[in-house]
Amino acid sequence: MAGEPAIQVEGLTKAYGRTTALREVSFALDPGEVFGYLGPNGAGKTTTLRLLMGMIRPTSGAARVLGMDSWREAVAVHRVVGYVPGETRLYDRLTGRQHVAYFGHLRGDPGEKRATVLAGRLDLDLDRPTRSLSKGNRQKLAVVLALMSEPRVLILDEPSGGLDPLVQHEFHALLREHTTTGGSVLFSSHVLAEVQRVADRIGVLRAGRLVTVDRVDDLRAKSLHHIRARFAEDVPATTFAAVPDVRDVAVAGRVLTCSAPELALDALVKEIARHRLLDFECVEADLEETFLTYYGSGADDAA
Ligand SMILES: Nc1ncnc2c1ncn2[C@@H]1O[C@H](COP(=O)(O)OP(=O)(O)OP(=O)(O)O)[C@@H](O)[C@H]1O
Repeated sequence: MAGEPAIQVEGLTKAYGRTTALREVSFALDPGEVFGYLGPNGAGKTTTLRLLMGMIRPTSGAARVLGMDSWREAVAVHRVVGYVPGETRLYDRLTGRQHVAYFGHLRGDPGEKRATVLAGRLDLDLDRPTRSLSKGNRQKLAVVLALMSEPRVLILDEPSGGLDPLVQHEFHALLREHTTTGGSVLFSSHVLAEVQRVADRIGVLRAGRLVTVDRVDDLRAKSLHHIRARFAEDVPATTFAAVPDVRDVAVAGRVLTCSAPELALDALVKEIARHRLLDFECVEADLEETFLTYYGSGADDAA
């Protein structure tokens, strides 16, 4: 079992009639890793997760969980995976606790004690009928049902949409606890800010293709900074524009504005320090902007 990827996707391709939702996607998750699967609507995230759950059959390529083929060994895969689908399917007339009992029974593992602890941490009342729950509370119940049997792998489709920030924080803490005991998490999102908080690596999907896989730390090194410097003297824009990786250089009056990734800051600040400075500001852009700068919005991609 040692060294076996928790999840492995190889050349995974899925066509729905004439629409190719996923093309030749490959990546692997190590045990203990949180992998954020990021992409705009329609990029193919849900398709990938459903292939991993063996709910649909790949056109070509393979999806594996703990070495088991998701399509051919779907039943065994379901035993080791906690899955939160994009659309939560619950029984309106049952309470949360009845869902817990039902799913516990199906899995042959009551899990009620753990479910009660999870619900407490997420601030979910398990005794209310599901039909009276808000979208966020239904989502919490889906999370409780996925985590209560302590599965080794979690596959989560946009799991925290609808959760308020405090609950999101607790939810991320639960994911972290899951990985410290060797569990793995694959979760999809179209919101980078959320993924960066909890993921070790991020894979970006665009129009069915995996365009990049990056460690969150490496992405931070590329993170854009917006700089504004006011000088006591005239300065030539060209000297700043010549610093490698510095972009959007403009000098208006005696004020320089430009953007630079973290790794270019040292050279840029040394160039700025050659002139008499009155005021200086350096603000880190959010990763969303960094992402769009390096990978584009993908809106113009042909499928
Ligand atoms: N059952 C289906 N039949 C035909 N086309 C489908 C089907 N399911 C998905 N698609 C198409 O496949 C593409 C990928 O869809 P998918 O739901 O995997 O994307 P997504 O990244 O999860 O998007 P979202 O964030 O909106 O859920 C889309 O163009 C979608 O219209």
